[in-house]
Amino acid sequence: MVAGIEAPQLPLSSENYCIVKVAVPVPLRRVFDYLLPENYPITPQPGMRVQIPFGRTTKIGIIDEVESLDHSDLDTQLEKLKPITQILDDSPLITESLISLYRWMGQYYHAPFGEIWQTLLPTALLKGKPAKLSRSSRWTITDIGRESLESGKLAKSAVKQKLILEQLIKNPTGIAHDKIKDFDIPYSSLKNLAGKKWVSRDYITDNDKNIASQVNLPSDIQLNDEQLSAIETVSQHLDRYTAFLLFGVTASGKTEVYLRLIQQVIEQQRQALVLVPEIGLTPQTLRRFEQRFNVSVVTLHSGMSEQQRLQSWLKAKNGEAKIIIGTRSALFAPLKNPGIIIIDEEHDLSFRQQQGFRYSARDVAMVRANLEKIPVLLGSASPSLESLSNVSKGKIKQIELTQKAQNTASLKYRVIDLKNQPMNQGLSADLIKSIKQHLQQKGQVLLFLNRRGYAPVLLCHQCGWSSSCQRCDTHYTYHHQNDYLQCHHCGSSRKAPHQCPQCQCDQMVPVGLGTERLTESIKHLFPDAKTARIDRDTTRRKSAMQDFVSSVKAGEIDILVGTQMLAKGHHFPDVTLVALIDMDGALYSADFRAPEYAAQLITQVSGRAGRADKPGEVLIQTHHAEHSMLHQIIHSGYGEFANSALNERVEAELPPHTFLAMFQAESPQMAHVKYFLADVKQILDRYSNLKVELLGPAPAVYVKKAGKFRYQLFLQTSSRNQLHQLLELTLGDIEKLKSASRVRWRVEIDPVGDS
Ligand SMILES: Nc1ncnc2c1ncn2[C@@H]1O[C@H](COP(=O)(O)OP(=O)(O)OP(=O)(O)O)[C@@H](O)[C@H]1O
Ligand SMILES: [Zn+2]
Repeated sequence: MVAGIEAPQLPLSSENYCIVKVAVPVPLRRVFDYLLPENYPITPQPGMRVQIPFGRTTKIGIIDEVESLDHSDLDTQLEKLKPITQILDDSPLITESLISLYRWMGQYYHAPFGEIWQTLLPTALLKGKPAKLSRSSRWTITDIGRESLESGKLAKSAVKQKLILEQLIKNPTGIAHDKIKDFDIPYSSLKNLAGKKWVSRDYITDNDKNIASQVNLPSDIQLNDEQLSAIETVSQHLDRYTAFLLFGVTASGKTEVYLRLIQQVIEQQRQALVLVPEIGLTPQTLRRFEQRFNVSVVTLHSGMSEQQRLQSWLKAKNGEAKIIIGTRSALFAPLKNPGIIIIDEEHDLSFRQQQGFRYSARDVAMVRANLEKIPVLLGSASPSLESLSNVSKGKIKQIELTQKAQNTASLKYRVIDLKNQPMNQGLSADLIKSIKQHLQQKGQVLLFLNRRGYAPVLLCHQCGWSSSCQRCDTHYTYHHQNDYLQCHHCGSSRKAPHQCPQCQCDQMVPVGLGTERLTESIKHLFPDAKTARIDRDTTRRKSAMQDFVSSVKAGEIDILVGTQMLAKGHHFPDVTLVALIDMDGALYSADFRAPEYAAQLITQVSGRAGRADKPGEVLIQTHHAEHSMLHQIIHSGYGEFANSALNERVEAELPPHTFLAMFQAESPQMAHVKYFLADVKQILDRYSNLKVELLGPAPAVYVKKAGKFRYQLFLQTSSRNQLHQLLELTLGDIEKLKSASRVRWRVEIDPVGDS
């Protein structure tokens, strides 16, 4: 259903009209003009949705601008332009500062306006659903219900009803209606009880929660001097824009600093927006926020239904939600009374959108905070070189936390040089010995391997045939448990062959090591230890990660094998040994950012050891034990590494010292891609007076993906202005290129990685 008021039938006469410029969800960097009679009952404003005829269909678009008709040319315009079908909102969906942000993003990213809106607004609104908050409700037990249960009036067979009543007694403030299913309570039993008046359902707004004390301060935490000074510094800037980098070693209590600042923001009746890399992976963080504050905390992430997201979004907009926690796109939540933006693990790649409209949530957050006149706080133990470079340029103020909050013992690192070492299923004798020792001392062990599946290749022992994805020119990964092959680039999969498709022999051998195989060897080597594996394959179920985290904390797991999912902000107090099984691939890669990513990964993974009172040890297995990055991280810390890496980027004239943009084109026909980028280059070359260097076109790192060939043309410059000028001057012509219609292409600003 679509909300709104039907536009009156337009008699195309001399009546007064205005022109409404509409952003439409199509991949074009332009808006479309429509007519609206001036006596339409709703005054059109930027940020309202409209229904419009578009080609042979109707679409929902967003008003970008409103202009009056050019009266010198009235007739042609009335003839050429179509009227808007209806306006769907009676006020703009987003605040003025977000409209300004939208305009800034259009200019900075040179992206199609419709695509930007698709990122800005919840899907439900893009589909035309009304921007209406549905009231939430809570179930509580009534006095009658309590008495009836106590006096044994409930039939013995009513097991479910008994469970409900017991749960409601355990939760004296009631259970939210949308949480009922988490308790495994069938709705029919609940309705039965309501019929008997044993339970009741009350409708509430989140404002009802903002009563009495808003904070539950933990009694066991005495902030240390560094934390106090960090809080003090930021809180002096709560009334204006300032960007901060909280560079705090792992387990230094950064989250505690966020919580205290948010407390101040809430006390000022304002809202805090917190971005985290992946909520599903860090259920603990979310719970810490919910437990600390008795105010409405809402989440925004892709694991939620469209309606749930819309509800959170609307509560942010009307000010009911005091804390909004979400992933990347939560950055665009409208805020009635913005107070602070916090980005936890700011180095994390998930803050970069890699599909559709490509933006960096970290960069856009700084612009948004500036528009809202509030501080933005970026936190990490391994900050991005971009942010550290901004610190040295004076754009970001750095605050440091140098000590762990609970454990003053420093981590003991050891690099295990694998050269010429006998290996047992990917494990050196040294590592096996250490695992034994830590298990004996009742420490938990965490083994990190960034490759899921059983083995990266399945090979025929007789003829050498290997399993590869035809669509990507890469090997299929072998997954043993369900016996299939999967391409980790395009996602395609098939049953694993038991006979070689080429020579028909039955000697298929898995080559290389993935988490599934590593887990198998660990179980074999340590049969008495309880081993668990955490990767995308074992955490598909919604609460899986939460269950793993709980079992680790409860000491039900001795050895944890996992991918980078393990690196993300977990607090496991009993982990004493962390081992990085294979760092070779991460040290050598075609991406100039590879050393930075590897250093961040080592810092984060290592940071899972020795967080509470037990000392921690970190073992790194590699064939490149002499690698300078490893030595810097181990002996001087991430900061030292970052300094020298930044110097290298200056010498190599790479970001963040310079700025990059990229044209990428793809097509099943390699020639089409090459023709198009050659044409692009020719157009860009017309402006050789601008100081922008062109590099390429060259194949992408993975030149073939999902059946398409991908090539790239890079634009490098030390002047952002000149780069934007060049794009401004040329994109119109590039869009009109004949060769452009035969490929899929995009321009990307500050591109990251290969996607
Ligand atoms: N001043 C303090 N005294 C005692 N414990 C503290 C203090 N500050 C924080 N903690 C506790 O130390 C643990 C680690 O803190 P926290 O998770 O905030 O660190 P972090 O810097 O966010 O870690 P990471 O970057 O690794 O995610 C938590 O259990 C937290 O409650
Ligand atoms: Zn593939």
